[in-house]
Amino acid sequence: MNSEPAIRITGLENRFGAQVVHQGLDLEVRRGEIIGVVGGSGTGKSVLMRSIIGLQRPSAGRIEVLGQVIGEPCRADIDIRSRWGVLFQGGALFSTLTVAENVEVGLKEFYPQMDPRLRREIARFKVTMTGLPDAAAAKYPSELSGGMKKRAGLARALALDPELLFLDEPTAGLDPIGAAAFDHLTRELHETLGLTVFLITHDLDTLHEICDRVAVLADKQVIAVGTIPELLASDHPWIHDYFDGPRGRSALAARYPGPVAGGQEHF
Ligand SMILES: Nc1ncnc2c1ncn2[C@@H]1O[C@H](COP(=O)(O)OP(=O)(O)OP(=O)(O)O)[C@@H](O)[C@H]1O
Repeated sequence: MNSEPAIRITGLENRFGAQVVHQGLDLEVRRGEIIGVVGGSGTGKSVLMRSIIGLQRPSAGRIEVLGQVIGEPCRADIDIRSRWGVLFQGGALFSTLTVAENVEVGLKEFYPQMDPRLRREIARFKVTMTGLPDAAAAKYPSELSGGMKKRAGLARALALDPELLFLDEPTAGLDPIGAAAFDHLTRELHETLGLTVFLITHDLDTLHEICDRVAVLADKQVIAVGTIPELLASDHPWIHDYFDGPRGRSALAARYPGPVAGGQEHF
């Protein structure tokens, strides 16, 4: 197994005019892990993701993804962009295309010579992989529920058999049952496809249920990375309030019923 990290970020800086969003940000994402990225609103989680996938040009720092330095000419035969899939907030589906056609967009871009019948077949397969009924492939985004749109966006993200999956707040706007089902799907796909998953979320249940480690953004940097028990030991005020506040405690209680180690009053 390749022990090189899937993503290595060093000294990242992002600024918009006078506003400094990231400064001296370092992060390593291990191959095969699901890493959750949390932080208060506006701390730069989406900007971080956009920097990693090359949509946001940082003002300083270095980002390496699967061995390729982002922003430098591609060294490999395969375009790095075809090795990751992205589910943007809200799905970002093309409204004038059906679900299947949305999934086909990436296939058309990277494999223009592909037989259209094969492309259609692959798109339908990706749609069913995300738990959508066959009939959903022919529907337009406006005909889908919020949960179905997320799955359609996920199908599109999986179109090119990526090694790395970026999910920006995938359970936002879903009811608790829909959110739990989406978490389950993410974990299942991660296991069966051997994906590395970079997951931005505010959802404490998602963090507890499926993330191997969590990275915390605050003060323009990643201030901590670790398992939730490791983060619970932190005395940083934001981390403490987030994981040990009332909502954090109820997510913890749902996962570990009974007294929590460490002698703290959790319930
Ligand atoms: N293109 C842009 N131009 C100017 N400012 C931007 C741009 N993109 C993001 N920002 C600013 O950068 C900061 C971080 O934004 P970002 O969307 O990454 O936050 P976030 O942590 O993902 O927030 P949330 O949890 O609310 O989604 C915000 O203050 C935002 O206004």
